[in-house]
Amino acid sequence: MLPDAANRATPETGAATARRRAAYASHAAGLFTIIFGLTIGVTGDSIPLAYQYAPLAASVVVLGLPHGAVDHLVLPRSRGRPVTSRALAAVGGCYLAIGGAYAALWFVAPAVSFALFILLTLVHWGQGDVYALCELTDVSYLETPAHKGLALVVRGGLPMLVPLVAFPDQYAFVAGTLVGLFDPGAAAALEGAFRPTVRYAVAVGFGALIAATLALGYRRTDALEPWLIDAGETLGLTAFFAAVPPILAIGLYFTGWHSVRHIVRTLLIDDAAVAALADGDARGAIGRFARDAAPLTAGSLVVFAALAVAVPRTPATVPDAAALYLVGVAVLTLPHVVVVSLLDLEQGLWTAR
Ligand SMILES: CC1=C(/C=C/C(C)=C/C=C/C(C)=C/C=O)C(C)(C)CCC1
Ligand SMILES: [Fe+2]
Repeated sequence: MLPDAANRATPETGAATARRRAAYASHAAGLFTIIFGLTIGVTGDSIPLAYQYAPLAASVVVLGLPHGAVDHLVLPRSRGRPVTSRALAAVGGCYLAIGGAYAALWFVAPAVSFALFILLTLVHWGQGDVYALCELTDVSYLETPAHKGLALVVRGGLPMLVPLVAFPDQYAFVAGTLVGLFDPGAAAALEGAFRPTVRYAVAVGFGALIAATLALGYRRTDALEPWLIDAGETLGLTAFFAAVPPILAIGLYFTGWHSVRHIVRTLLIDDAAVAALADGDARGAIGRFARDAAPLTAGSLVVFAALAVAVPRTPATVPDAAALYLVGVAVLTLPHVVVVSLLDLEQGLWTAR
């Protein structure tokens, strides 16, 4: 990128315009998600459970599932290479082998698989926000891999740990529905995580980590505004996950936060979408994404159908259907994380700058 002085002297390039607009859209979507969630969430328990599942259900076609359905395109695009059948086969093979192995693990050890799912989500949602902080918010202080690692744990920990502290019963309920698809007795193995002592320890430890990470960023930043955005997002998400019932909160966050940011990222490595964004043609850019994502969004429905047939207990209620969806998402997320991590490396996100 151009140094600041040169930036002012020359007119903004099309790519820079596209990036600025994409960053604006992702921040606006994030802010909307938090405000919307807090507004309807504080009415809390009065929202019927089936409705709380609505954003998660919508994520099958809106933003959520589609955000990963362009995984076969992102690596060649980020390298400026054509999408060859070899590249497609590599991503397909990765999904089959890694996703297949994890799917098998759910049948053998569902409680372990659930714990892994929480850890996997923490890492993945955290890595997504490290990208956003570095490339969309333009923070200057995430220079070392260690500092980025701290940011990853904070940002990924917010959706996975705050609900554990604030809503242990709903957390345990959802855990029980996922594990229960395979073995109703196995959920007992997770009970320890919901004990008050564990939750207090998580609250104190994670709270201290958030405070320390924000303080370190404040000390190292050379401009106040990006740090204020980081701190505002961090505290906003803390309030969001502490106050909004978690099934609703996770559904809103998955679509309006994580997926929007990742979709924006995929647009910025697609030359035609960048040109459309630079022209102010957001509709054209989004249309391209929708076309790219449609085939494999539909394809992933096969995974859910196969799971529905294979699980020992056929899901019959809304929570059970959602549990089946989440297990499918878990299985698809492991290879998705491999692709996104390779994209991180390709874009030099984790190298010290
Ligand atoms: C729904 C829900 C939970 C778990 C959700 C998870 C783990 C979602 C992961 C989604 C992913 C990985 C999407 C892909 O990017 C918790 C935390 C148990 C709390 C109760 C509600
Ligand atoms: Fe993702």
